[in-house]
Amino acid sequence: MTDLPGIVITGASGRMGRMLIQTVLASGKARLAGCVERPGHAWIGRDVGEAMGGAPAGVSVTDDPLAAFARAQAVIDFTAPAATVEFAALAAQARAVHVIGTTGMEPEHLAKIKAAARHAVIVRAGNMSLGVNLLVQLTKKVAAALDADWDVEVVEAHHRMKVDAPSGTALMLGQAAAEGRGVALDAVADRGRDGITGARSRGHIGFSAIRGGDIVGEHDVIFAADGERVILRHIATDRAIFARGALRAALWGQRQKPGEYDMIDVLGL
Ligand SMILES: NC(=O)C1=CN([C@@H]2O[C@H](COP(=O)(O)OP(=O)(O)OC[C@H]3O[C@@H](n4cnc5c(N)ncnc54)[C@H](OP(=O)(O)O)[C@@H]3O)[C@@H](O)[C@H]2O)C=CC1
Ligand SMILES: O=C(O)C1=N[C@H](C(=O)O)C[C@H](O)C1
Repeated sequence: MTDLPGIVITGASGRMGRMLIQTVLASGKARLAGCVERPGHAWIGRDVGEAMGGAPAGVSVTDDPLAAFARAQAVIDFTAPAATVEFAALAAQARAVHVIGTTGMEPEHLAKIKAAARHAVIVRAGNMSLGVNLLVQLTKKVAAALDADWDVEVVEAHHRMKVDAPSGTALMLGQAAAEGRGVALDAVADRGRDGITGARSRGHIGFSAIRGGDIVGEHDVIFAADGERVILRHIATDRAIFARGALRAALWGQRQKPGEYDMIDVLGL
């Protein structure tokens, strides 16, 4: 046992779960305090390092999140909306910082997370990378500088296993464009065009999603006017960027008061 903050990883066997475990183990800034999977999962009771096919990590995978959270200072959670809502209540009970990367949240999930943030620090972002959060700020600035003669389209591409669309990042970028323009995203979002859609509505923000292969995550914000286009782009080639951001958020959260924060707060952008 060291004085380093203890971190629990939920969804340990997932694409991000594995990346987060490797990132925490290699960081020298935190210790792996627990790994959670759902009851009945093949990894329950196994050493997580061995379950991942490597050396023992000295941490067994558990299906008891509250017991794991109670022994830790932070929980990093990239799972699914229903699970994340449950983890938010348990992390608040354990007074652990909850870093949420899960996307695909509906308003009822967000309301429960907001309630949990009355008692604990929650850092939530649809994308934890430095590059995307910089792109969010750039998008807001460009949208504020250009009027509605410039049509805004957000195009995203992800791997074939992704279950939600538009991506959390695309929604962050759309929200930034809407804020730059001083409009509510819900009032202007065009999600999923198909068939005889009619001409594009002036001032609307469109979303398109590509799914295929092993694409880690690619996002374009297109500002299209008559005769010219401005395109802001981020390409992720390695999930380590999300894991590094999440660990940074978990450490930053140790010094904050209860409330809901995002990566713009963590990075000071
Ligand atoms: N904010 C960011 O920077 C990023 C966010 N993401 C988001 O993170 C989430 C996960 O992505 P990814 O790792 O690719 O997905 P995976 O499907 O690979 O992993 C999800 C993991 O969560 C587990 N899980 C789901 N429900 C529960 C539960 N009730 N209890 C315990 N574990 C549970 C799954 O287990 P099981 O297989 O048994 O269902 C699985 O191990 C997605 O919402 C994705 O969009 C991804 C990358 C970056
Ligand atoms: O599911 C993914 O993989 C990713 N999800 C996040 C999103 O929905 O934007 C972040 C990243 O693009 C990868």
